[in-house]
Amino acid sequence: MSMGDMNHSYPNVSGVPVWSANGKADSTKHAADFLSHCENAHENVPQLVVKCNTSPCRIELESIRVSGISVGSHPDEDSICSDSGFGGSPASLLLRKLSNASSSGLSPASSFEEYEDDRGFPDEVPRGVTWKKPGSTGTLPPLSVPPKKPQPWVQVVGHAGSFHAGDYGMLLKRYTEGEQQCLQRLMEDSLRPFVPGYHGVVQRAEQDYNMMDDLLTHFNSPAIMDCKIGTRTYLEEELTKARERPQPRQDMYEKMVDVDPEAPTTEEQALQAVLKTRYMQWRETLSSTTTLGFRIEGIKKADGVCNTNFKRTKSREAVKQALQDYVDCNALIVKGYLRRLKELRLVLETSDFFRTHEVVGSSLLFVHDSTGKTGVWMIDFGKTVPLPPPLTLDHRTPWEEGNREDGYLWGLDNLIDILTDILPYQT
Ligand SMILES: Nc1ncnc2c1ncn2[C@@H]1O[C@H](COP(=O)(O)OP(=O)(O)OP(=O)(O)O)[C@@H](O)[C@H]1O
Ligand SMILES: O=P(O)(O)O[C@@H]1[C@H](O)[C@H](O)[C@@H](OP(=O)(O)O)[C@H](OP(=O)(O)O)[C@H]1O
Repeated sequence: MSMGDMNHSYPNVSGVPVWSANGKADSTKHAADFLSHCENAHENVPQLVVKCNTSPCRIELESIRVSGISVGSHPDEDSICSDSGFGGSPASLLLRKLSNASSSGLSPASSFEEYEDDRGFPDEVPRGVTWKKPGSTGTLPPLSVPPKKPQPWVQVVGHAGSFHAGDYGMLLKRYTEGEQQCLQRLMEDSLRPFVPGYHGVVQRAEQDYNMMDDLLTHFNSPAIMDCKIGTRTYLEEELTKARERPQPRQDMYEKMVDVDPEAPTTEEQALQAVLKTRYMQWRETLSSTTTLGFRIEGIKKADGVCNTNFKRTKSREAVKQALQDYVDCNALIVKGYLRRLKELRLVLETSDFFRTHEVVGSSLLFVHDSTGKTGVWMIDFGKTVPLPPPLTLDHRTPWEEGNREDGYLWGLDNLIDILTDILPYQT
């Protein structure tokens, strides 16, 4: 599927549970997984209804009542760094624009391909589920996959209220077109194994969401760390806008004063507000963003203890200390992370997507658990923008306004260096 084929407001969704307009099941692991859960519930098996008499084609799930899984019951705003409730089953979602879905952009288990997948995700369609499409009905053949035990989703940092923890390994993030475009492109790029699988846009209570893999699904009581990568956390276009139409922000002034009452200038004090770019630059220099090209945003340890107080964690030594604490002196974990980060670096250095995008405000999400399983993925493409051709970035050249460089690879180099440094101290 070429990017040109994509309809921007109703994207050519890939990876969603797809029963295509011709009635042929394009089985996906998620459809199979989701429906095997429903089946296991032994109650009111939902009906997949494919509606193809309208354009775009859509799938709805009817008769939703699944034992042991609350549907649509969790609050809209999951508190940061806390376990989310369950609910919000994809069953309650309207999956949009399925008529053109192609397998080319399907999200495979790629995000997890280093692990043995206990779900199997065979190329089968679910058992006992009746599907209907106007003009035809049929019963899909059996599925022999055991249901996956749900794991609570945890948000470490980021905007409150932007996420819904879906069931069946899905996570919904408030829709932005820019992020959707990136996730779609990433599904076609060599970086695909390093980003959450993307499954298109879904609507819930009249709000659109980008649906992606919940990266915590395959871990038990995971420890999680969010590191924002790059030397710059605002886009060049934000800088231009701030100059053309300055919009001082009181909330950012207050956040600034909370950390350092001396930080605002006299003018800002008089205004009781700061520009966003000024706030972002202040955050960058207060933390290790400017000096190391990445900063720790938040850490949630396996015991549930969460720390998002890293605004002043700046020196290499302080960062090293925080990383050491995060890995609990476990050499196996450090080695796992280092292996993955080095692989990521190799892929980044040749990725078409990466070369042609300014990647700002994006994070690496680190996850490990007591079994020694580790994973690192790139997340948050809300401020990742395509460059005007033929401009490309090497992501290591220092930023000067106009060159669009973001320092991503330089930050990754430093992160790898520091983790390598702590290795001899682990047991
Ligand atoms: N695919 C995912 N799987 C599991 N957890 C995720 C995933 N995506 C995001 N998270 C969780 O949500 C948090 C915030 O994610 P993200 O950075 O995308 O949000 P945001 O609101 O855009 O952040 P920002 O404030 O930097 O703009 C992450 O730290 C992580 O805990
Ligand atoms: O971490 P802090 O100190 O709370 O600051 C926030 C953080 O820098 C976010 O990355 C940013 O969102 P974006 O990356 O999406 O710009 C947000 O801007 P916002 O308030 O305009 O959303 C800031 O308030």
